[in-house]
This record gives sequence, structure tokens and C-alpha cells, in this order.
Amino acid sequence: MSVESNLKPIFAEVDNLKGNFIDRLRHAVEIPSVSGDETLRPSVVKMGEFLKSELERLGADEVQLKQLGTQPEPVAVKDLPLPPVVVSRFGKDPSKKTVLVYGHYDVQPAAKDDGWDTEPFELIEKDDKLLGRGSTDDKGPVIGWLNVLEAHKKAGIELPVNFITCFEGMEESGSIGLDKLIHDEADKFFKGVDVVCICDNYWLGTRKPVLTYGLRGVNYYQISIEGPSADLHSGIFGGIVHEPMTDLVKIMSQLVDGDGKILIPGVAEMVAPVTEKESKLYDDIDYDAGELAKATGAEEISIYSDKKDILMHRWRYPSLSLHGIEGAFSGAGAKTVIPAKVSGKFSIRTVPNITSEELTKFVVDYLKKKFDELHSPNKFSAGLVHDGDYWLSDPFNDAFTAAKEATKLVWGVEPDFIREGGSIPITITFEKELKTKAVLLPMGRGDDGAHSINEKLNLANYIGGIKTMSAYLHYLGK
Ligand SMILES: C[C@H](N)C(=O)N[C@@H](Cc1c[nH]cn1)C(=O)O
Ligand SMILES: [Zn+2]
Ligand SMILES: [Zn+2]
Repeated sequence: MSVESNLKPIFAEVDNLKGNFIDRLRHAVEIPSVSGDETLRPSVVKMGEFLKSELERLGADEVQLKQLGTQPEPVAVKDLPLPPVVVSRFGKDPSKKTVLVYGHYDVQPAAKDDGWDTEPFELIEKDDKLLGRGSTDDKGPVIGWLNVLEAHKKAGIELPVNFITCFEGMEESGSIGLDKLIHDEADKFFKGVDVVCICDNYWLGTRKPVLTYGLRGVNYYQISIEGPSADLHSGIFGGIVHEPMTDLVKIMSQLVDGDGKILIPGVAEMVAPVTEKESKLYDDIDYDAGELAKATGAEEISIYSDKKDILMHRWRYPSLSLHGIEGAFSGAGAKTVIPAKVSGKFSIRTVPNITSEELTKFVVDYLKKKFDELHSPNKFSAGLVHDGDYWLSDPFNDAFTAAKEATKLVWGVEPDFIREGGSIPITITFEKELKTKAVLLPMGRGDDGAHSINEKLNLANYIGGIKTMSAYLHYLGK
């Protein structure tokens, strides 16, 4: 039978089971598995357990919750258990290829007060969209793989490949512990993997499907400044003490300028120069510069207006973003406090040929120099919180060719091959440790609002994504 005729009954089941698939995602979204919030760690664990029970129900030959020990410093809660990695296996036929699918079941924080129109941990169906935290990043795709298994089962069609899952619960917090697990399991649970398929990014725009062959890395830093032993009244102490927050803001303001230029010496010099061949690749990408305004919801905030400039600065140049200040007053009202200890958080998205070690040296030396220039008596410390490498692959290998065929079958167009500005640091670890290749097959759209308020997944992308994932397995296995 041809791939296409094998897929027909599976696609029919995907359409039939739409309601069940939405309910499965609803259940997942209702578990607030925020890895960055230590108080919600039990929910992250619960989400891992939910996936395990679903995989068992779907007939896995083996499902394990791999424990990763406790979370290393900095943590507020001592001996905080890391969420388990959910590994499972369907089939072990030596005549078939083996595909490992990776996804993450943790999510970014979300609160209605941040400006959401609906409760973030409730799945709302509205205007053919599924709204809720994690709908696109990354519960939709993770649950999508479970749905692929169910559609095969209901259609009575055997999986065309051996299928392994690796679903983690710490991706949004640096994938702590996963590198070691992959290393330890390379010759055990993950032995013989031919392709790693990752569905954890998005189309570039809203109309055309894409396949992704490059990611930026990310280095996350924290600067802490500590002065008085407790917060102080600014009427009593303002003007007569060195304030930690003032020191911190001065330092943070010297990291990047208003045009996105990183002010830390040495960083720009590490970036690989643009070749003529690379420069030409951007010309053919289907991207309208106007999509940037739509995706941000603001007309005038983009630094660049030219398509090539936008894409290059998103994919192949580093960027530095300031994320927040822990310990600072941030509520409503007008509290007149001098915070005693504040920690500034920022990250740098990395690209070829930046190395994490060299970058961290440049960053920490610069931060120390800037603090010394303040002549402040406050206590200063700075360091790397977590890092993960950039990734670049060959979009013409057989793993990408199967993904291209699957995409074309489902969406009726050839996908664009793109890079991505975000980071999935574990991609490179899989490739190195399992001596294999990875493919990024995104489910959601560029305007899904991952990490933002009102995160959504279009129903068409959810259902089309499940069909594309199914087709991918069949083209790969043929
Ligand atoms: C692209 C992916 N869905 C994602 O959102 N990755 C995160 C990874 C990360 C690293 N530190 C914290 N989160 C990202 O790119 O921010
Ligand atoms: Zn993600
Ligand atoms: Zn994310």
C-alpha cells in the first residue's frame, strides 16, 4: 500500500476524534505545570504522571518516569525534586526505523492579572482557536503525539516506525538534568534512534507551514545586589544610603542600547560573518515585514522594517533581553520602599560561533567593571543561571525530506525552510549523544503568543499538525 492510502483511514480518525483530542488538551492545560514556579512543582509532577497514564492507556510496550534528583542552586525551596522525564516505547522491530519524539510538558507562568482575556489554565474554544497556557508551547504538540497514537489504534493501522517518547518537565527552566539522562540512556532506552523529531516551535507567519533547521542558543544571567538587612522606608533612609536597586538599574541600563546593540565588549566579534550564499537564502522566505507588527500588537516598535534585517536579527545575530528584577516592588499602588536585595535577570540569545564559556567570561567581567565604577559599598554577585547551545542542521537530509513530504501532503504547499530565534537547547544534545539527526516540525503559528498573554493554538493547526506528525512517521518509515 502507498503511504497516502495508509494515511487515509488515519486522517479520517483524526477528524472523527477531534472532540476527544480537544478534551485531552483541555485536561493538560488545566494542570498548571509551571516549572519556573517552585510552589507549583507538584503540578508539574502531576502533568508527567498524566502523560504516563495516557501512554499506558494507548498501549505502550514500556513507560517509565525517569527521576532526575533535586534541583540545584539557586532555589528557594531546599531538596526540590525535578519533574520526571516521561519515556515510553511503542515497538522494537529491527526492520523498522526508530523515531524519538521530544516535547516538554512544563509551561511558562501565567496569571489572569497579566492581561489575559480568559483564565490561562482553562482551555477556551473560541473562533476556531484553542486558548490557554501551553496550548501551543508545548502541550498542544505533546498531546498531539498521543493523538497520533490513538488515531493509529482506532484505524487499526500499525505504526510504521518504532516510536519512543521523551517528554520533559523543565524545558522552560533550562532543561536541568536532561543532558545527563540522554547521555546515560544513549545505549539503553534511546539505543538505535534514527531520527529525533521535535515539535516545539512555530511557523514563521500565519499562512505557510515551515520546517526549522536552526535555533539560537540561550545564556541566562542573574545579577544580585544586597545592602541593608531589610527593606527600608524611603522617607527615613532615602538620600542617606546607597540603594541596591539604583546600583542594579545603572548596571542593567548599560547592557544593551535602544536599537538592540549589545554593549558588552567582545560579543559582536564572536559572531560568524554573513556569507553571500547565506544572504541569498533570506530572499525566498515568505515573510511580510508587516507580520511583525501584527504579532507584537504594536505598530511602531520594530527596530527594522526590511524583511532581511528582521529575519537576520531574529535568527543569526545575538540579542540581549532584560527580563525582570526579583525583590523589587512590582505591585499596584505606590509603596515607598527601598528594597534590601534585588536580582536582575537577563538573557543573551546566542548564534554561531559564540561559545557559552567565552560569553560568560565577557559578561561577568563587564558586570564587575560596571559595578566597580559605581564605588558602591553594597554586596554584588553575578553569574550564569543556565545555558544551552545554538543548533544548525542540513535541511536536505532524509529526515527533513520526509517532513517536507508530510507537510506538502497535509497542507498542499511546500514548506519554507527557516531558522528560529528561540532556543531548544536539548536539540544539540540529542544529536551528539545519540549520534543522530534532529528535525523541527512545528505545529503552531507565528502569532500564537507563546510565553505571552492569550496563548492560543488554531484548531486547524492542532488537527493539521496531528495529521502532519502521522504522515511524517509514514514517510520516514517507507
Ligand atoms: C522555542 C521553545 N518553545 C522555547 O520557548 N524555548 C525556550 C527555552 C528556554 C530557555 N530558558 C528558558 N526557556 C526559549 O526559547 O525561551
Ligand atoms: Zn517550548
Ligand atoms: Zn517556551
